[in-house]
Order: sequence, then C-alpha cells, then structure tokens
Amino acid sequence: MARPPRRGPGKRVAVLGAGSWGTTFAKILADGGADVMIWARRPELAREIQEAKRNSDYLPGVNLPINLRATARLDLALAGAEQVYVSVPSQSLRENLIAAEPHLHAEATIVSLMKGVEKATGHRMSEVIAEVLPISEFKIAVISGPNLALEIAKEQPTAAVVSSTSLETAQAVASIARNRYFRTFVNTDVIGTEFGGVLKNLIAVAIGIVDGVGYGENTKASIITRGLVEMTDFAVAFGAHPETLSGLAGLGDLIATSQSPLSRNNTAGRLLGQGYHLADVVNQMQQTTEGLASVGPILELARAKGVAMPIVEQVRQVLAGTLDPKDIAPHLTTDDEPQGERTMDGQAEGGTALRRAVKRALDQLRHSGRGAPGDRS
Ligand SMILES: NC(=O)C1=CN([C@@H]2O[C@H](COP(=O)(O)OP(=O)(O)OC[C@H]3O[C@@H](n4cnc5c(N)ncnc54)[C@H](O)[C@@H]3O)[C@@H](O)[C@H]2O)C=CC1
Ligand SMILES: O=C(CO)COP(=O)(O)O
Repeated sequence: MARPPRRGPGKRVAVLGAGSWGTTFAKILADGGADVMIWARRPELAREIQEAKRNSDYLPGVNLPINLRATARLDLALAGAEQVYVSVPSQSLRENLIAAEPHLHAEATIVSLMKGVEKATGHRMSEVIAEVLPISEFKIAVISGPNLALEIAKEQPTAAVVSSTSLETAQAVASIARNRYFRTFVNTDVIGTEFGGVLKNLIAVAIGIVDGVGYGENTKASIITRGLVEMTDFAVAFGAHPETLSGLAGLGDLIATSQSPLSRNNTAGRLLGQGYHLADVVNQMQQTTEGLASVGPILELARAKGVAMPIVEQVRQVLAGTLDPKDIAPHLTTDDEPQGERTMDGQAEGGTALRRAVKRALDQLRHSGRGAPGDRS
C-alpha cells in the first residue's frame, strides 16, 4: 500500500498557558499537523513537556505528541507564530498579554480558549484582548464547546465552535484547530460563544451544589433546563444570537460540564453542597475554577440589563454563606407568581412576554442579512 505523502512542517502556532486546557489544546493542534510551541510559566513544567512529552500534574497518563515543543520563554514561544492560542486563568489574561505584546507577530491572530470574565471590569476575554493589543477585532477569535480537557487528551471525539466577527478568521483558525478526534464548527457570534462558556460554569456550580446536598436527577434536570433559559436571556440581552446558546457553546457545554466529575466548577459546587465553606473549597481546588470568580461580575452585568438570573443569584448566596445549600432547590424551581415556561425560542406568557417579543423582533432586524447564526461546519 502506498504510504501517505510526508507532510512538511505545518503552520507555526503558539499556545500560552500549560495547564490542563492549554496542554490539551497544544496536543490537538500538533496532532492536526501544526508546528506548535507551548509556553509554560514554570520552567520545570516547560522542561517536562519538552523532554518527557508529559504534563504529569495536569494530564496524568497522557503522552504528548513528539513534535510538540515547549519553553518558559515568551519570546521564543511567540517568534513567528501566526496564530496564538491563549489559555491562562482569566484573571491573569491582561498581565500576560502585556508581557506578550512586544513579541507578537504583527499579523498574528489571537485565539482565546478561556471561559471567564475579568472580575475588575466584567469584560469578556476577547474584549480584554482588544483593549490590550493594537489589533483589529477581525484578528481575534474564541473557541468554546463541550471540551473537558482530560477526555480530549485521551483522544475521545468531541466538537467545538470557533467564533470571530470575521468569518474568514474563524475558518482559518478552525482549519488548523481540528484533527481526527476534534471537530470544529464556525460562527460569527463571539458574544454568544464566549458567554455560553462563562455562564455554563455558573449553572454547573449550581448542579454541583444540589448534587452535594444529595438531590437527584429531577432537580438537576430542572436546573439545567431553567439554567439554559437564564443563560440565553442574559447573552441575548448583550447581543448574542439565541441559536448560539442552544449549540455546542451553550447547551453542549452545559451538558458536559454539569454531568462530569472532571469539571472543576461542578466539583467546587459539590463541595459547597456538602457543607464546605468557600475558603476551604478554594483551598482544595488545585486548578482554575472560573465560575467562582464570574458570579459577581455576571450578576452586575445582568442587573445593568434588567435580566433576572435566579439560579446564579442563589449560587452567589451559597458562596457568600447566606443561603443554606439545601434550601437552593425550592428557590430554583418555584417562583412567587406562576409563570409560563418560556422555551428556547422565546415563547412566554405573563408580564415579560411582550417585552421579550419586542426584543426578539428588534434582534431579528438587527441581525438580518448576516446569514444563519448557528454553528456551521
Ligand atoms: N480544563 C478544561 O477542561 C477546560 C478549560 N477551559 C478554560 O481554559 C482556561 C485555563 O484553564 P485550565 O487550563 O483548565 O486551568 P489549569 O488550572 O489547569 O491551568 C492553568 C495554568 O495557568 C498557569 N497560571 C496560573 N496563574 C498564571 C498567571 N498569572 N500567568 C500565567 N499562567 C498562570 C498555571 O500554572 C497553570 O499552568 C480557563 O479559562 C478555563 O475555563 C476551557 C475549556 C476546557
Ligand atoms: O469548560 C470546560 C468543559 O467544556 C471545563 O469545565 P471546568 O472548568 O468546570 O472543568
């Protein structure tokens, strides 16, 4: 049988951040044929990846691709990189971008892999990138979806969405960030794609809490379903397409994160539900748990737009120690006034229906002519 032709060196890309997701994403890119250099903040971790092709703290038992290179030097990681994938904790993005800027290729596309908002500003990661770097928004992309790192590092098949306001950029990134076990779709709804990833973390914390308390599947299904409505209301109020929230970056990620013990947000919630205080939970979590930092800024943003988020509000109260976790479920599932169950297409009865209908019509007008907004391959 003829051997497949040898591929030349692929596109030079960099990954910033060598935690569980950064390392997994570097593997995705390298397995797809890209020439990848990953930057680790700690030299000993860079050395382990470079020499042993392992990241034993974050991805135990996983062999990394032989062609994946690693360094603790930002200048070396970024030299000549046409695409730069960023996966550091959200609260550290700004400082990391400032350090990276002098070494960035002038035409580089910056791709956020993160799922948090900046606590001090409430800004999404793509907004922070646009603020810090002197680049066009068309050179910024985000990737989100049901992407539990360890499953993907073991090459279990999954899908994700690449989003940029430039469809061309989204496609250019998607064509590199794909391989036999990782399928990428594209859209131009950056707001919906990013907020999907941020908001599902908060609902996953709520699911963890009721799990920790000992409630069963009905409670969790109720929270997932009502949580998705909350996520959609919030994201649409900020200009997202509702379809994005019922796609991979919304519902898809919500399902994965809410039901997996691999999820740090879910785990943190479970510990809270078991009665641990927030400070103990934070001490116990070895890895980034974005949801805990996002609750405050998301509720502030929701208040500014007049969006009700009863589930997220009660997560805040549990984190603050002002609500007993076991009291969370009745609050989540019972409203003072009986309401129509608004479904994902925005059908509602009662006081808010008219407001939502008008808003929907305005949204449709605003987005008309931009093409189908759902995840596209
Ligand atoms: N782990 C996962 O399954 C997924 C994570 N994400 C997102 O990826 C982002 C990164 O998360 P993970 O890799 O999972 O976290 P992690 O906790 O596994 O790794 C974070 C890495 O950042 C490093 N770090 C900590 N502070 C830093 C700083 N100030 N500057 C530079 N590096 C610093 C840590 O040493 C560690 O190597 C988060 O926004 C998360 O929501 C998105 C999809 C999947
Ligand atoms: O975003 C994720 C899966 O898509 C990872 O979730 P956690 O951050 O809760 O582990």
